[in-house]
Amino acid sequence: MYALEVKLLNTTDTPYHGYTEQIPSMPLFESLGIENATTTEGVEKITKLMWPSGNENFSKSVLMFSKAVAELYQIVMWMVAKSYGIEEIWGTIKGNPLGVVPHTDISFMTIPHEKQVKGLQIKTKEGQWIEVDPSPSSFIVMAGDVCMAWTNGRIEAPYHMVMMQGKEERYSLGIFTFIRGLNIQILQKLIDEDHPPRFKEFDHYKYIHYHRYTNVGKKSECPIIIEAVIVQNKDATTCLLDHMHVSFKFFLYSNSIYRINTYKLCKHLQNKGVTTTT
Ligand SMILES: O=C(O)CCC(=O)C(=O)O
Ligand SMILES: [Fe+2]
Repeated sequence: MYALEVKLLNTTDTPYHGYTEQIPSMPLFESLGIENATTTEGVEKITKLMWPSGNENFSKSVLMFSKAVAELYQIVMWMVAKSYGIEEIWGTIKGNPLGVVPHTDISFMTIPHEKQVKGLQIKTKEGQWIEVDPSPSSFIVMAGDVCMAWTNGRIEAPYHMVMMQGKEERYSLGIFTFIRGLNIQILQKLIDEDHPPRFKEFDHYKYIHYHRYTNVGKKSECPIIIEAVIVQNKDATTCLLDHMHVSFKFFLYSNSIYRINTYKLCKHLQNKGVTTTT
């Protein structure tokens, strides 16, 4: 095995997942871990440590092996589920390539980021759907419903959706910002004779509940209510940033036959009296 100095460089946040040195009670043992071993990045991290100029052969073999064994793991998990009579929670979702239905975000702003597998599409003002090309070095910044209300509709929240094109799993992530502890009011500067107020004052978090838990909110594509008049005269801009809360989300889109159908699993658990968060 490689020199200790090199192995020690394989650090991870999780104990035992990186390099574990010999310990007096087990002097025969030492281990070198690869986190995220079914991904190219995970494997490359360790390859680069040991061979700074790369070692394609090693990376390829490790990746092939870990993917094959991970498949075996999924088959075993499926067998376990079947033996407990919960196999209905596994299975493909066939036929529909739609990953996320067209919607605007209920955030103030969203910064999504997709990696390798594309799928995000954004609707232009002209009504055309354009596909976003994933890039490791650029970000898309999208206004959410709340930014639209704050700017009296000047900055529009764009419709977007996710369409899956192939069989590959798609991972994406996003930062969503929300305003807590301050009602959203239209910027006074953006109200005049030509631009009468289009949104009433509202609380962002109540708006999220409205979106999630009311039938109107759930069915609406963009549930911001356009009608009422601003009541107060105060300009809330200055403190908006102080009230900004950031939420981070990871997404997985997968159609693997060994994938757990979490919707069915939650229903199954709810029937058994387990409280779930949906
Ligand atoms: O997965 C993506 O790229 C976007 C997801 C999305 O639009 C959302 O969660 O609001
Ligand atoms: Fe979205």
